[in-house]
Amino acid sequence: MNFDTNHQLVLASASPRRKELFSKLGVPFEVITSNVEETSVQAETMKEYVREVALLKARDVAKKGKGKTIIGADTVVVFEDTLLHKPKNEEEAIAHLTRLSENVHQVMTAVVIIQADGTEEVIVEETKVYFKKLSKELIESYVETGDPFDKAGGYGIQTDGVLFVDHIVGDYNNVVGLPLASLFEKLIALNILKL
Ligand SMILES: Cc1cn([C@H]2C[C@H](O)[C@@H](COP(=O)(O)OP(=O)(O)OP(=O)(O)O)O2)c(=O)[nH]c1=O
Repeated sequence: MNFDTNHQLVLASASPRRKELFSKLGVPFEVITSNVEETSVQAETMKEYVREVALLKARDVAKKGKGKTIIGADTVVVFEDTLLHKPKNEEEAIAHLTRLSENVHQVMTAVVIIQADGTEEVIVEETKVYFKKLSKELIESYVETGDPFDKAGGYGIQTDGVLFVDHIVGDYNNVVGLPLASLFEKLIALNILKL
């Protein structure tokens, strides 16, 4: 679909998956990426952590895109109150997937909208993902494909990781990195997009 906007929209993300999802709104936008250090963020809860990281990225890009509307996001995978970051090596990827096997985890994505006047809005959306029992052989052959390394939790639900999923509760796109339906709703409510 195509919507109208009189805002200059900036997607503050290097993720090709977010770019593809955001394109579905049919409005022009540019991509400006941030180079902030996510590890510096301190927070008491996972929800607060993902919110703070998304704010950090969006605020950094807002400095480079004055007068524009900035949309930034961050996605985390939470298992038993622990963050499963993008795996740094094969061992870590195998460890993540072994923990997720036959269990439920949460994928949380925070989306930040910073308007030209500096107003900030944040959405944090959660999707529960239930994994099937994964054999050691399946985990190892998946990790060998290299797919886990740019993905929180070490799997992609939009790629071969879909084979691990029994069912989800919540928005599928939230797992991929952008809760598009909630973002759309918010952009309409803020009058940034018009029907
Ligand atoms: C769980 C899961 C995560 N992911 C991805 C979504 C995010 O892109 C990534 C989490 O890392 P993020 O730090 O949220 O995003 P990014 O580094 O890709 O991009 P940027 O910081 O520039 O916005 O993991 C999937 O693609 N599929 C999945 O099933």
